[in-house]
Formats: sequence, C-alpha cells, structure tokens
Amino acid sequence: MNRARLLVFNAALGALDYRVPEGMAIEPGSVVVAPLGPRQIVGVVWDAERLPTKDVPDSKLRPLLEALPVPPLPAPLRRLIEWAADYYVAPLSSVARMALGSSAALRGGGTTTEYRLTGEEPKRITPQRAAAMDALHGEQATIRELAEIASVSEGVLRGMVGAGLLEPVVVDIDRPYPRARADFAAPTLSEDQQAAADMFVAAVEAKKFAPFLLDGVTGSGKTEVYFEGVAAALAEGRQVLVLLPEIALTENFLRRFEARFGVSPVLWHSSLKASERRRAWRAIVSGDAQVVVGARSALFMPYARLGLIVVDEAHETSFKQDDGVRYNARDVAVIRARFEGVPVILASATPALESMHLADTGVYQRIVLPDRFGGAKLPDISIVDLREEQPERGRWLAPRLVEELKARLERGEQSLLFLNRRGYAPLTLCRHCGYRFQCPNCTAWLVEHRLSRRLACHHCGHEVPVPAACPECATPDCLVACGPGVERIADEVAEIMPGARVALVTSDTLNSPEKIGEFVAAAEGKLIDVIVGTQLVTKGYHFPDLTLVGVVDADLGLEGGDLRAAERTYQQVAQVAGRAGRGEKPGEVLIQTRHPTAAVIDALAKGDRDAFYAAETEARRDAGAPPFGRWAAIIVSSEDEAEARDAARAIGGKAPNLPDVLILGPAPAPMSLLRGRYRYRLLINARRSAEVQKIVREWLGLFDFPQGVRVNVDIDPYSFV
Ligand SMILES: Nc1ncnc2c1ncn2[C@@H]1O[C@H](COP(=O)(O)OP(=O)(O)OP(=O)(O)O)[C@@H](O)[C@H]1O
Ligand SMILES: [Zn+2]
Repeated sequence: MNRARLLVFNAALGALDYRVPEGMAIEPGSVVVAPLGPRQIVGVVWDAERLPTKDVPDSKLRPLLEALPVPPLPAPLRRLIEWAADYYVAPLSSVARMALGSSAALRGGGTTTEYRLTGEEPKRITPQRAAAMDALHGEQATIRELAEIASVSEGVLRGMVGAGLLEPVVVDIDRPYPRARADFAAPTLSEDQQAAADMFVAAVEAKKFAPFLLDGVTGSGKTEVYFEGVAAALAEGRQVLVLLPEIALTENFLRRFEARFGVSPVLWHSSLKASERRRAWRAIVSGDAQVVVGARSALFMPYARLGLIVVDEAHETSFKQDDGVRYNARDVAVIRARFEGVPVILASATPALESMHLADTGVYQRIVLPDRFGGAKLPDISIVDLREEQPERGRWLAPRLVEELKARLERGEQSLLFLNRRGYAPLTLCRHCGYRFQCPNCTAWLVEHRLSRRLACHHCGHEVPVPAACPECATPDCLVACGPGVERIADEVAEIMPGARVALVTSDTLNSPEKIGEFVAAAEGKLIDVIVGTQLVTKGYHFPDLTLVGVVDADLGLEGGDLRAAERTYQQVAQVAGRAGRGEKPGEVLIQTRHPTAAVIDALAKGDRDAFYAAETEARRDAGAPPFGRWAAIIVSSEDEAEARDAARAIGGKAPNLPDVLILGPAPAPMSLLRGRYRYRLLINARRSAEVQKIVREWLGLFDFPQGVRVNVDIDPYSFV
C-alpha cells in the first residue's frame, strides 16, 4: 500500500489521504502520525473503500511520519466503531477516539517516574508542606497528579523532592499483571446455578455470538454463575470484559473476583492515574489483561482476544451516556459481541423491558435463577399508606417503620432506609418573603447540604454557602428547608434512636474506593445499625444481617412521569428490597407511598413481577414506545436564548413529513436552562420500519447553524429533561 486513508480525530476534517513512505509497514487499523499544516496529528488507517473523501492526486500527498508501536485496531472493532457512529448519528472520529483510551500508551511502554513520600520526618516544616504530607500519605503518582490530590502547586512538591521528603520511583508501564486462575476457588453450585453455568461455559467454548439474559432474583448468585463463564474464558486464554454501571460497585466486585480467581481484575475507568491508564490500555491491546472491569468507557477498547462480555446490573440507566457520543453501553455491548463472535451475558434481577422483550421473542436466550441461594427467602413486602399512617409533624418516617427500626436495633439486626435524594433538603425558601434558592445556570432548585453547609446545584455543580439572611428581603434566620434528602432522614433516625450507629451512603460521602471499602467492612463487621442511602445502596451489596428495608418515598420516581418512570420505580424498589433477608434471617420491606393503588406499587406489594411487565408492555405498545416503536430526540442549545429558539424553530420548520414518523416540538426543554445554555427539544416517535438515523441526518444536514448553537441527536433517549 503506498497510499493510506486516515481517520483523524477532528470531526470537521473527517478523512485525509497520505502517502506511505518506503519501508513503513501499515495496514488498516494502524495508528500513525501524520503532518497537518505545521502540526503533527494522530490518525488511524481506515479501510479506504469504507470512508469516502475528496480525491487528491498522488503527487499532492504528504508522507506519513511514523507508525506508532501498537497493534492495529482489529477489524471487528473498526466495524463496531462504524456501526456506533452510524446508529447514534455521531462523528466517526468521536467514536474511534474512545478506542484509543490513553494517548501516552500509543507511544509505547517503557518507564515513567512517579513520586511518593520518603517517610522522612523533617524537624521544621511549613504548614503547606505539612498539609501536603498528610494528603499524600500512601499515594504514589506523577507530580502533577500529586499536586491535584494535595491541592498544592507543583512547585511546592518539587521543593519537597529537593528536601528529601518525596522520592522518585521508576514505574515499568509494561510490567505484567498477576495471573488470574480459573480454578482458584470454584464454588459448589446449586442445581439451577450449575445448569446456567453450563450454558455459559459451552457458549464460551463455542466461540460464537450468543446473547443471554441472566434473569435471576436478587441474591440468586448471578455473579457466581457468570464467573463460571469467566473461568471458561480464562482457561481458553481469552479476555473478558465485565461492565458495571458505576465505579461505586467495583470495590465490591473486586473483592469477590479476588476470592474466586486469586487476583484482582484489571480496572478501567475515568479516574485512573495516567500510568495506570497507560499500563491497562497496553495490557488490553496485548492480551495480557485477562479480565477487565470497567464502566462504559471500557467497551470500545481494542481487546486482543475477547472471549466473553458481561453486563452486570444490565437494567441500570447509567449505561446510557448522555453527553458526547450518546450511546447505550448495554446495547453496544451486544453489538460488539456480534462483531467479535463471542457470547454476551446481560445480568439483572429486574431486566429492562427492552431486554425482556428480546428474550420473549427469542433473540436473547433467557436463563432463569428463580430462587435465592442457600434457601434464603425473598423478603415480605408491605405498603405504608402515608395518607393514613402519617409521620409526626416535621418527620418523614411513619410510626410503623419507626417501630420496625427500633425492633431491629434491639435484636442487633441491620436496617436500610432508601431515599433517592442527596443532601438535606431539595428546596430552601424564605419564610418571610417566599424567595426560593435557584441555580443561576440551570432550571433547578439549589439543594441544601448540611454536612458541607452549602446550597448546591446537582446539575452544574454551582455552590454557595448557606447565607445567614434571605438574599431578597434580608430577614435573618428565616430560611426553611422543604422536603427530605438522605441527610435529613439520617438526622431523624439519630433523633428517634439516639444510640443507633447510622451510616449515610451517597455519592457525597462514598466518593473514593477507600471510603466504599470502609463502608462495606463496617457494614459486614456489624459496626452499622442503620444505613441511609440513595440509589448507590440499592444494588450489588450483600449484608447477611440486614433484615429491614424502608423505602422512604416510593412516589418520588413517578414524578415527572417520563416514559420509563414506572419501570425505573419498579427496578429501584425491587432492587433495594432485594438487599433484605439475604442471610439466614428473613427480610421485611416497608414501602411508604401516597399512591398505594398505582399499578407499579401494587405489583411490588404483591411481588407480581409478571403482571407489572405485562401491563407496562401493553402501555408501551399503545404509545408506540420502545421496544415497539422508536424514539429519538434533537436537543438544540445556545448560551443565547433567542439563538437557541431560532435554531430550534428552523429545524422544526423543515420537519420531514413521513407516514411512519411523528415529530413533536420544538418546545423549551423541561430543563430549559442547563449549565448556562438555553435548551429546546424535538422528539421523534417512529415506527420500527422507519430509518430514523437516515431521516435525522438528512434533515439536520439542511442547516448551517451559528457557532454558538449546539445540535445534539439522542437516539433511544433515556433522559427527557
Ligand atoms: N454456589 C454458591 N456457593 C457459595 N456462595 C454462593 C453461591 N451462590 C451464591 N452465593 C453467595 O450468595 C450471595 C448472593 O449471590 P450474588 O451476590 O451473586 O447474587 P446476585 O444474584 O448477584 O444478587 P443481586 O442481584 O441481588 O446483586 C453472595 O454472597 C454469594 O457469594
Ligand atoms: Zn446548575
């Protein structure tokens, strides 16, 4: 090949042709450096026939500069990248970029230098250095990363290196990971579990595409069962990718993985240090990383020898990415498995309706684990009708729930209270003039956080200290907190049961692997009586002495009423209920609600999952909603309100008129201001027969918008705000 077509990481440039200099060996997928004007850019050699561009005569081509020392992106991955770009109406280069997770790693292995404390105790020390030394305890990273961790300048740290307080450590990027052993500690499986595991093992050995829905009740041992599939892949020398919905769950997973396979898996997520990222990426492309556990972004990595993909808690909506390339990692995982020719397991106790439908229609093979492991029973669920059983004034827990909490405390058992709202109170207002604290950048109230004494926006991160007086009428001490968040519930528990040890579990308190580890150890060691938490504690955890779950407000998720509100409520409540009674003692669940007759609440109370899915399926069919019809959203935004509105109207004015497509809007988005941008939405509801992507691409291709306008396409949207 003496001519190469490059995919470069700039959506505006698209594809560019270059001359391949004599002696440079490249093939499709090779990662190369090329000149662009006075600059050098990185690109991926692409299959020329699949990537049209302007024809440039040979004589005008500039030569490639260098082929980077990494294996070419394999063909199945290139096909996946093309598929995702096409399906999600995203630039090819934005998708491809996700495969090259670490740009430093492209330059090869070798060594890098990190720093750590020497353990030297200086006789005299500045307060700044002393604070840095506290913060850096146990850390090892580059100067820049350490500066971030310790919140000091790099200069301070360089000074500390000079003073012998920090020392350099040479890190070998390509040092191998310890090997996982398929047979390290294999469990004895129950009959059901064994049957399921056999299916997975056979599928891994067959090395063919096979999608599975592992549909097992909470505590049935889904993890143990898919671990047998992992073991089979390890025995075959193939790699495994396990996707988890959020990093908070990985700590738990790591411990179980280590117990089963003897070593930790390789982690991939956005907060890895630069050297960890580089090492993991290189091990993934070389095949040395046997099992990779990660959040969404692990999905597009160039695995050398993939043998199995697992998506755990596959119903979780956080698999849907809502910025940049708006893809659904669960769905792309299945497509990747198809291109790679390997099995994929979607595991959940509360599968998404779409997944259920695919299993019902035989596209996915459904594997059912109907019972909890070890004879544990599913918990008893009952409803607390808040209209009749009212909490005391200014409180949120009904008398019956309070009694049950006290009974657990006396018996030395644990309880869990679930409320999916961070902070102390979702709204703060002035008693005197009615002023409400609102975010200046978003259509949202500021949420009071008592732990940090701040009012915070949960959308853009805007924060202000809680003022002493109303900013509007200047009356002092006049602010009232309206409604509960988890902090307020934790306070209430402390008032009701002064002796109880309460743990608050939210992304504010459990924001690092260490803290998650401490929490799990404390809960397992029975150092916690009551856990109060957000959706973070609804899934994955296994605390045998936890026998009571209280859902503080089951109606919360139904507010706003988008397409999936009922499904999400069902999943959250069923998942958190599933934390109760997993050991020998039976579990009990109390659901507080004002709508006990709502279909979803009724189904939860009766434990009638089938009825819920059946009713929900019919509702979706009637609405032409997924999986029966298709949805896509167009979101138009600008910092200038008029500019956003005009662009949205222009798009609406040219809406295609097609028989199988219904277009709604434009209308101001429910969140009409977000991070300082004004937003308008259009919603497309199409029959399955419609070629939505093609329609959208051609439609939006008609316009040239001003610089400040952003137009985003969201295929199969989960968020409607
Ligand atoms: N065959 C087995 N041998 C020993 N322990 C098992 C076995 N199967 C399951 N367990 C244990 O039972 C508990 C529940 O299993 P696991 O967490 O895998 O269930 P799960 O189906 O993933 O639950 P959830 O969906 O609620 O997270 C775990 O502590 C697990 O180690
Ligand atoms: Zn905001």
